[in-house]
Amino acid sequence: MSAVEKDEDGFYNPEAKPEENEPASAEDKAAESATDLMKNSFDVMVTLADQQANPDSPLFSVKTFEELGLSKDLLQGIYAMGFSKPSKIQERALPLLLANPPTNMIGQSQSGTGKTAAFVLTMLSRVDFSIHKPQALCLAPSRELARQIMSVVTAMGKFTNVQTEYAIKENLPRNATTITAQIIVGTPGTMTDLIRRRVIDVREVKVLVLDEADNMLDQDGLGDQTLRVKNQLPPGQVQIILFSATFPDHVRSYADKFAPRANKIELRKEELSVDGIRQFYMDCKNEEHKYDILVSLYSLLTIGQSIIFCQHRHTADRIAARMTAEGHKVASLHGAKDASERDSIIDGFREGKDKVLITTNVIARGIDILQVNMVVNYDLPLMSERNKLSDERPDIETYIHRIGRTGRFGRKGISINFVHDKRTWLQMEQIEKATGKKIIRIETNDIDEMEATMKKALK
Ligand SMILES: Nc1ncnc2c1ncn2[C@@H]1O[C@H](COP(=O)(O)OP(=O)(O)OP(=O)(O)O)[C@@H](O)[C@H]1O
Repeated sequence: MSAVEKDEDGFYNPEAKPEENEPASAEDKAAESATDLMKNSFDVMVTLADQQANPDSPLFSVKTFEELGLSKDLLQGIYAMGFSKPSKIQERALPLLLANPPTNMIGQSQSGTGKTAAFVLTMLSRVDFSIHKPQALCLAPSRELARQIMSVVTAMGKFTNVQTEYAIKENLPRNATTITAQIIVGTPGTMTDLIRRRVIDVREVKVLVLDEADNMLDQDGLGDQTLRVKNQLPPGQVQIILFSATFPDHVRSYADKFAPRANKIELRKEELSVDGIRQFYMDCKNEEHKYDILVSLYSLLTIGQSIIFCQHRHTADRIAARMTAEGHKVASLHGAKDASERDSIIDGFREGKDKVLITTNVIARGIDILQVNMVVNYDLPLMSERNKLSDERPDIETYIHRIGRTGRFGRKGISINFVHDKRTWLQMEQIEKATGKKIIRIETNDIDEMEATMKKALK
């Protein structure tokens, strides 16, 4: 089986290490790219062990999974996924999450450092498999992320009798009556609807997880719907678990109310993004030049896989259509596409059928595809996309999540911002200040130098 093939449980493949990627075709270029990728991932495997031994790394831990109080079935699931040691967030959060009486948790750790396993193992540990009723609900901001989380639940719970169900659009038939699954993963609108219609009986629910919690609680985002789900649960019996790589100040105090008396694991501002992601920018002349530069980057974008973020859906579609017409293979994904199309686009990208995905903020958070070694901010993320006002400030949190689609679990990755005028340049400068990480200029008029700089950054 190729490393990126679907397995029977869905799209999670525990052996999905990039070094096992087979060349996609016999073409010289593709073979060369695959070789580059193999070299890269070999380095990754070597440095992963080093990083897990370095106390300053978010992947470091002094403990083993055995010491974290997990059941035998779950340990078997973890090892079958190829995890050998916990990461820092797993080591610190799991003992607190599993302790009795259950205590709420607000947990923060950088993108790609293993937060999913921490909350999935908690849900699986708290469920009584002999009771056929919903006991743990997990909410995520997009159907793509909900589906990914589910693939982790089924992989980690492979040696248990867990039953699962989705609460995402167009998954259940309209006349569905009762869900007997113990763990339900979904988006807040559909989850609240299913609870209201009593398809989900909440009387046995004891865990509520919000992944990407700052986004899920933000009143400019999904806050209302998430609160509705919480208010439908039996008061006083639910452990509330909030995880994210970012918790901006305006959400933090609300998070404290949403998950009262929580144990907290927090990051300092300068720790917000991982060091493995090297950040660049390119000075483009104007909007049209941005497109030309993107096209000139195509061979670099396809060394591994890459995600191009645009501000608007129509930009994503327009660029994708133009590149396709010019003979390049790219896919585009955004919230205006229907559910089944979204599923097949993200699955195709996960399987490596498409190497370049042009998208919007819909998949800025949580999506974990190890082969993605490049992220391009074709448009910088702006607050206006969040608060629907004419707010030209850069959206720092979304920026951190977007670039975090690469550099997963100790891997190397690069991000490139396109700036094309004074306004966008100033926005980028604000991002640089807020994150405390240098963003380095790459010349746009020397393709060879551009390639050399980027390849060096990925070494
Ligand atoms: N202990 C571990 N050992 C090896 N790999 C791990 C371990 N824990 C997690 N991983 C892998 O690391 C990758 C990133 O994990 P995950 O998606 O949970 O990150 P995250 O912290 O939720 O990131 P984000 O903030 O972007 O959502 C996944 O591919 C996961 O399988």
